[in-house]
Amino acid sequence: MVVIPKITLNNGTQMPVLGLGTYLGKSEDIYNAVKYAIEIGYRHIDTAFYYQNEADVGRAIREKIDQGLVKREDIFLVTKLSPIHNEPSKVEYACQKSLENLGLDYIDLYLIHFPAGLDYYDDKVQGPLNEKANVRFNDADYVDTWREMEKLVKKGLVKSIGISNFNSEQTQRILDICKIKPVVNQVECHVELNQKKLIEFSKQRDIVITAYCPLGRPNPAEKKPAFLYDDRFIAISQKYKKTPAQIALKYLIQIGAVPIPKSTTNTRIAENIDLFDFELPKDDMSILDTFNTGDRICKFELWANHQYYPFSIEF
Ligand SMILES: NC(=O)C1=CN([C@@H]2O[C@H](COP(=O)(O)OP(=O)(O)OC[C@H]3O[C@@H](n4cnc5c(N)ncnc54)[C@H](OP(=O)(O)O)[C@@H]3O)[C@@H](O)[C@H]2O)C=CC1
Ligand SMILES: O=C1CO[C@H](CO)[C@@H](O)[C@@H]1O
Repeated sequence: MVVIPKITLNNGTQMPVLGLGTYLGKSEDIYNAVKYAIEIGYRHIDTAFYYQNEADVGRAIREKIDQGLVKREDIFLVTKLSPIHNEPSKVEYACQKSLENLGLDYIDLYLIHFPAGLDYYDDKVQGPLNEKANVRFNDADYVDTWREMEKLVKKGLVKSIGISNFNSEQTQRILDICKIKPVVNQVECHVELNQKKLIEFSKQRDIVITAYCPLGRPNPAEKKPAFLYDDRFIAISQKYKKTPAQIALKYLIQIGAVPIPKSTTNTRIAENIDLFDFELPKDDMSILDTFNTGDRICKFELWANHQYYPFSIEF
């Protein structure tokens, strides 16, 4: 079994430096993937109310606890406050819903999924902004949402709180008013969008960057992302007898980010954790740095006119 190193967060909590993503993983597939992942050493699992799979993720975790393979405190479970609940009056309600879905009595890390929110109609009407479903932006200020997130820690419903898809200015606005600092900002981060400026900004403020889409959401039919198929990338992977995906993940860990690759395929779940027996030296890290184009996969374009759209500034 692989033992994943941990990083200490600003509240003293320890978080494994690699997690399992679960977006688009459904029902039995994600239930089986989470069980297998825990069996081989994953301890950090990332889900969200928005993914509609919290119940399957929670069932898998509870089964492994009941079997005695892990204790609850060995698991670092992350879930997120959906944009439809991103307003102060919905925060505790949403957190209780996630706990109910998960079948757990606390969440390790609860993130504001996106700085901008959507009007609430029904828990099932999720957006993205969808005229037919009559979903509209709300104008809640994420700073007010944050104050309610802090109350969840005091109530013992969550151990740590954080943000996701926040830019540096939005992060600073939270830091300027908070009583409890965000421990993590979860953002898109991979070799083509290496986020070095946001990582440095966050490091100076003791906030860890979790890297979503760490593999660039591979699509072999389209040979995407380009870096996984690039000769220089393949040459580096061959040098260390690793796969391009493993090099992509190791690069992120070495620049200080915490990748959360998603897979529901056992061989790939195992491949993505087999990273802790080699180091990339400076010269290869420098080659990998050159792949940074700054292009985003998750542009959230429908939100571009929202006052809290995060991606209009450099970082
Ligand atoms: N906070 C936010 O707004 C967001 C958070 N996230 C979180 O980050 C996680 C990861 O991002 P995600 O968007 O899933 O993208 P990833 O970069 O993790 O790519 C996932 C895709 O890669 C495939 N894959 C996994 N491992 C390998 C491998 N070793 N070689 C080749 N292909 C592989 C998977 O296929 P298969 O499953 O078939 O193996 C899946 O199709 C999400 O699942 C979610 O938990 C993601 C986006 C936004
Ligand atoms: O977490 C998420 C998964 O990716 C989606 C985009 O494809 C995002 O909308 C969402 O925030």
